[in-house]
Amino acid sequence: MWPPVAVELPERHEDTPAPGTDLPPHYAYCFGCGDRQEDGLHLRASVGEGQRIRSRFTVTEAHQGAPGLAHGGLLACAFDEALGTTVGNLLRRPAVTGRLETDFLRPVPVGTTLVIDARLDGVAGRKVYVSAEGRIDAEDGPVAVRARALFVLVELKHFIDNGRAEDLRAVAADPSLLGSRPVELNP
Ligand SMILES: CCCCCCCCCC(=O)SCCNC(=O)CCNC(=O)[C@H](O)C(C)(C)COP(=O)(O)OP(=O)(O)OC[C@H]1O[C@@H](n2cnc3c(N)ncnc32)[C@H](O)[C@@H]1OP(=O)(O)O
Repeated sequence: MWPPVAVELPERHEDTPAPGTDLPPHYAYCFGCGDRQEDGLHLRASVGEGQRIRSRFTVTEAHQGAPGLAHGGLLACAFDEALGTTVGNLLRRPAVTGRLETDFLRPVPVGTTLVIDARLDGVAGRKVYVSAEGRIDAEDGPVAVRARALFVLVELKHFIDNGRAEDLRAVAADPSLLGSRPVELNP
């Protein structure tokens, strides 16, 4: 059963941009979406209809597991990012991945662009349930990967208490490193 518990499905936050709007990276050095993370995945997300966010991820030679094929763990990372972006942008509250499960249905060759459609499935207290499908090269392409995740809502303190001090200082000095943030920061 998914979600595994009774949930509420909140409206998307009133500050969520209109459908079709491209979303900036949420952190410039994020491995999933950061534009200053040379070796990262460079996912690009945009707002979908209702409780949906669409992300795109192009598999490069740096992402191989077997010759010419994407590494499964790396695809899981892409889905972590796509699902987390969905939680962050639709609820606009900080959250972290508690559990992530993936089904790999087809191999994903280098050069493929995965079109990842993620949706918010519901909220139960601090638990947020999200799921996604990744299709090969087009929004109606064959499904290659499915994922479901539980995110847990946290306070900003989670990041301040656990993050490395020099990285927190860098963000405090240049808040533009946080391009899309679920709450306003006052460092
Ligand atoms: C715009 C922004 C875009 C952002 C995109 C980001 C994408 C990337 C996201 C990530 O990769 S985040 C990094 C990876 N995740 C972590 O580092 C989280 C590490 N884990 C923790 O810090 C804590 O375990 C956690 C905050 C998740 C939970 O600890 P807490 O002490 O705050 O809460 P608690 O353990 O009481 O759990 C809260 C609820 O969640 C449930 N829960 C937590 N982990 C679970 C789990 N693994 N499976 C099932 N349920 C789980 C737990 O049972 C409980 O349910 P109930 O409310 O019903 O009691």
